Amino acid sequence: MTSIIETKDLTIAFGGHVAVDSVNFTVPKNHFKSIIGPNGAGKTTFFNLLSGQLSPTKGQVFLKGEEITKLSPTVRTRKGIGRSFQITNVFPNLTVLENVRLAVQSRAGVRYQMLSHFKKFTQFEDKSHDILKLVLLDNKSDAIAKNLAHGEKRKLEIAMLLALETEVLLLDEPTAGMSLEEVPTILEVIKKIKAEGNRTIILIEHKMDMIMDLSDSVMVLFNGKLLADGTPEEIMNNETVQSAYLGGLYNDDTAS
Ligand SMILES: Nc1ncnc2c1ncn2[C@@H]1O[C@H](COP(=O)(O)OP(=O)(O)OP(=O)(O)O)[C@@H](O)[C@H]1O
Repeated sequence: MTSIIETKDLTIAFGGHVAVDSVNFTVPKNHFKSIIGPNGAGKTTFFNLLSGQLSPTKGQVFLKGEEITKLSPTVRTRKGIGRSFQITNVFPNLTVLENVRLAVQSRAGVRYQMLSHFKKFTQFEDKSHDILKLVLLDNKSDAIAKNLAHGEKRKLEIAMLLALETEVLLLDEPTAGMSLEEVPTILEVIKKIKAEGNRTIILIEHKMDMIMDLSDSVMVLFNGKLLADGTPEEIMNNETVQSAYLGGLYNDDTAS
């Protein structure tokens, strides 16, 4: 199986603290991998190393066999690694549709000519509507972004990430801070993206039931180290994971 994303001996230390410790990780194309681990295990730091927000102390990152360890986040996005960020990338006073359309335009490299290219503009709008349908936000296309409910904002973030058309999607706890009622709809959105079958998805998530159902494989980080990597069933039945981690996970979940 050819990998789309791979790390070798990936390590980062902050002062004396090794937050990600010699992680070897391989994800095949169009695979759905979840990353779990207790608070402080190094999950977000690992994502920052994949997306280029941080440079490793040691080790390498590869995308489709090409080493990308030293490339900037922007270049990595262009090459195919998309990372969702919390609402910071959204223009709060523009509508949902306008925000997604700007992301679509930015991907197409056309920022300033929209009025003189009416046909292109409608293509961008059509594409934006398709994306908004996929994330179940089409009914809010005319809403001002800042007025959205928390769960809707997370959907808008995902929409803007999809607009970048990257092969790899890094989703960092998309259900964080959501009310219990909002979680199933985000879950449905992620299932729909997975069902399209043309993306590799790597998801950090605390909600065990959610990831077990969705994931092709699950990787467990513990104190920065890769503790286990396997199918959801293997991870559930792994005694080391159970004793070292699972109890703590449920505590995390109820705490957040
Ligand atoms: N920029 C930084 N400088 C110093 N220490 C950092 C930095 N970023 C992360 N850390 C430390 O690295 C460790 C791993 O943090 P990280 O946020 O990656 O964990 P996590 O598994 O994502 O946790 P959570 O589930 O709480 O989000 C923590 O001890 C954290 O304090």
